[in-house]
Amino acid sequence: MSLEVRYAVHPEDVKSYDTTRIRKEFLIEKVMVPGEINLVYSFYDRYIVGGAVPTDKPIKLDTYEELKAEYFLARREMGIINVGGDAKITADGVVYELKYKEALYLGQGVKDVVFESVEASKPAHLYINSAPAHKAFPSKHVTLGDANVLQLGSLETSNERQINQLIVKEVVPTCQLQMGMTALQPGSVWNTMPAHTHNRRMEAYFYFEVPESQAVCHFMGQPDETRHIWMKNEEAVLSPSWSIHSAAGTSNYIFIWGMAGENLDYGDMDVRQPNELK
Ligand SMILES: O=C[C@H](O)[C@@H](O)CC(=O)C(=O)O
Ligand SMILES: [Zn+2]
Repeated sequence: MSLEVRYAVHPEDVKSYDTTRIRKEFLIEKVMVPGEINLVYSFYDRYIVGGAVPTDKPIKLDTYEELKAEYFLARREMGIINVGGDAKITADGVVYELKYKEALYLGQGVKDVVFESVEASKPAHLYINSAPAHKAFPSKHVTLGDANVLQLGSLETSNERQINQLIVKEVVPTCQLQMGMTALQPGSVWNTMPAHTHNRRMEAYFYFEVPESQAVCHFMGQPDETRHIWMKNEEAVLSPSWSIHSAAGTSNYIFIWGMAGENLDYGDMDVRQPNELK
């Protein structure tokens, strides 16, 4: 069980980071640990990223000293996407049953949150994102059927993928949180290519359904000064607002994106074509 605080860094400094340092600042390896809830509190937009894996007993979402709040969602909103076995999430007495790839938005002010797996032998893997919030919007269970769907890319450019916008303003009103899930078609390996930045929002990516012996090479950095981080299944990575966030896998895979900041405009992106990157 942990909440790890990560500082925000200057892009000029990142130019001199070696592999170990770049992984220490941006990669989040400890997300899904059986029986635990593990979170990273990032100073990029005070975004929290993590995971909960309830097994034979429920896990309560406690507050943390770092939040200086009576309960976790006192001044925050939360998005949860299940990438494991069936889950039961109880929020102030309301029970939400989350199947694989289903999402739950919890609004600011929800006091008691408890995570449970329906079957201990098939534990839920609950991917969690949370951002500061100052208004209570209603909590909502969101399925892929509710999603706003975009089909992007093509097999010829190895980036054919389906974007499922789950927690976006057209589906559920939020203060600043936006989340969704993008699935690569077989044979396609590139996500978010052409790449983009959005100085108005930070973002976090969580890769899953990456086959055991395969990996995802995630690209970050300013468009003229990129770096890479090799990632395994069920790992997350922070993307500062000045950074691209794009990856090529050694197979196809799925990932969850989540972001917060200045606006709720998904299309607010400064795009860089592949031949414009350095
Ligand atoms: O700001 C938006 C996010 O980076 C992702 O939604 C992009 C993405 O899923 C993709 O193009 O594959
Ligand atoms: Zn983005």
